[in-house]
Amino acid sequence: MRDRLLAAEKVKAIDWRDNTLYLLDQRNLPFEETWVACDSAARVAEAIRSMVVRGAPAIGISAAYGLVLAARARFAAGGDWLAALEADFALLAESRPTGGNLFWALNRMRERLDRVKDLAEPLTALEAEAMSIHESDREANLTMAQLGVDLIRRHQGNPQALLTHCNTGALATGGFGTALGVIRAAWLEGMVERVHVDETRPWLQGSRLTAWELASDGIPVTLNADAAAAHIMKTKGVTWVVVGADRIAANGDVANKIGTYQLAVNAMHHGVRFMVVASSSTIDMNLASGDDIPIEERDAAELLELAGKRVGADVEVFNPVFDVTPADLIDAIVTEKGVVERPDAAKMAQLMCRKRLH
Ligand SMILES: CSC[C@H]1O[C@H](OP(=O)(O)O)[C@H](O)[C@@H]1O
Repeated sequence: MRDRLLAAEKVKAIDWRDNTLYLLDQRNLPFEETWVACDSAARVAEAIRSMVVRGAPAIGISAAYGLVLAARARFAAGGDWLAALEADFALLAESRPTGGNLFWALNRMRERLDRVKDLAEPLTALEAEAMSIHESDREANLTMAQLGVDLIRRHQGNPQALLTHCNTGALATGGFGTALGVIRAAWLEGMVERVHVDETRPWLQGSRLTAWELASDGIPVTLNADAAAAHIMKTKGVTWVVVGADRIAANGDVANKIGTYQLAVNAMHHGVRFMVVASSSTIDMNLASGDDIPIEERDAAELLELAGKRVGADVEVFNPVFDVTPADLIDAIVTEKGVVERPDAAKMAQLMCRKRLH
């Protein structure tokens, strides 16, 4: 299956070449494919904050390359470049607060920096670390796709109707996708009849990004309003809800795009299985439960406007862009280290002791 998945890789959101980070500007998709060239940590941090690039794994990978850009600039400037680099670490770390991969990637870069900082030429090693973070995410996607397909195959007859939320594909990761990687793999295995995609208000990652990715693959996709998801679970024979994650706490609680929690409640009510797909770099064992995960709130304009046109009345707005799904509503968490069914703190701790499967 791995070769078929590799052959199916098409879209990529991140391109590192000639000491520049090129990011596919996801604000303009699906109608325009434009790229933003980032030559500094500040530019990468702004690209993350403004959602040129989004998706927890893609954010982590971009931040790693942003740190490489910063180290090159600080090292070239001379003096105490390590002290100066702390400002760049901080700038990248504060670009978005919820996704765990961002902090995991910056920690990986800091650990490598500590090992190479006294070399005459430490920059090559830092670049290699960022590229390793990128490639390992791509590999994790392939492993999770295979594990997720095996899970779906074990539970129901095929073909099946699946439902997903937000975007967890090539645009959100370093490669094939997390939840969307499982969905793509299941399609390649002839196990999918249709994929229902929530439009995912207010930023429309579903209607603009996931629908575009799936249609590009020739996968039968039906777009729906977020509010229609429960009705679809009730009437359209959905067997699995398959979603990604931005941060997973030590007890298996999952922070993901706003609307995920209500999907899980409705899935439980309708007997639909609920799968979360995320690499272990999304799991933050320092957070005891989902109550400890910071939830990003974004500008009111993202709710009050559509394509720059005002669509809402002039009232107070509350715009949290993530919510937390408790572990007891989740049937399985699929990672590159393996699958945790009916997650709890003990099972998550056991998972994190495992090595990667591939
Ligand atoms: C591969 S998981 C991507 C994850 O990120 C999305 O959030 P955003 O588009 O705001 O970065 C969403 O929560 C997805 O599940």
